[in-house]
Amino acid sequence: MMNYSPGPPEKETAAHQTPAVRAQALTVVRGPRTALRDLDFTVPRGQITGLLGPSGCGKSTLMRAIVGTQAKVAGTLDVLGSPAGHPSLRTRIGYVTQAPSVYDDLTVRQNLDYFAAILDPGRAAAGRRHANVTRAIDDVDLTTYADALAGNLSGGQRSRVSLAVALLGTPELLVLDEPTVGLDPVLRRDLWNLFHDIAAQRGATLLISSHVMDEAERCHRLLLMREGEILADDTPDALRTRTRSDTVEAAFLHLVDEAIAAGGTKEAAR
Ligand SMILES: Nc1ncnc2c1ncn2[C@@H]1O[C@H](COP(=O)(O)OP(=O)(O)OP(=O)(O)O)[C@@H](O)[C@H]1O
Repeated sequence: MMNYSPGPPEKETAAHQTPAVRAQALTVVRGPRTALRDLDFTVPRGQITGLLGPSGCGKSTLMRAIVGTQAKVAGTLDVLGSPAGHPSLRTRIGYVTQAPSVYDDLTVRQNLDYFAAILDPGRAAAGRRHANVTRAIDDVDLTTYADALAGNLSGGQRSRVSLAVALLGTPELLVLDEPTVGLDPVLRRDLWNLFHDIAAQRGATLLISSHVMDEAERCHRLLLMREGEILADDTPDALRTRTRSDTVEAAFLHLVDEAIAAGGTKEAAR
């Protein structure tokens, strides 16, 4: 059971006084396992925070908790000033899962039209919907595929349709679960440029998971995870300096070794 903070969702005036995400003693149990153990962290607004760690360390579980789709969440988890899962957050968060959620028998534009109609219904909004759909398709560089059936696209192109859906409502917080998996280096670079544009131009907060450590260098901040715990919460520069490492990957390995030597991951982060 979640210990929700008391009181109503934040007022607009308080919007930038709170972090995008604030977790205290956050614990999630999945089946027989404790997938997240007693996490304390904040995600600052307007920046890209990378969530990195090996397969199975709990990245997707943490993202699911933040967007409010994860059961058995204990502790405190506030998102944009409201308890995670609060109905007022639905239109303020964009979430892209690892499995692209697109309709194969619709074109790219029809997929976006469908979700746009849910987000912004009514005949009066038709012009705005059309403009938002065209912009979102352009954002993910799929304009030349707008009339192609989603079922005929490559895996990477389908992932970008999902991302375009998440961009439709101009969300304040974008939660992207491994958005660059399976993409070629050029597309990966283009998508990271897009993520930086979204943060800089719209002031949006992005939480992006990856298990590819070279992507860590592209983030403003990092949450490094291992076995359901947070090993480090810092900037890439500070992590490299603190561990006297050349890369974030080397810093991560250094912290893992420290954690093993100390008999637990929490000690290493201090
Ligand atoms: N549906 C589920 N039921 C029970 N346990 C699960 C379920 N999904 C994941 N888990 C467990 O929760 C833990 C965290 O999994 P999670 O998917 O969050 O990791 P991840 O870091 O996102 O991994 P990956 O990078 O491979 O996607 C793992 O031990 C996993 O086995």
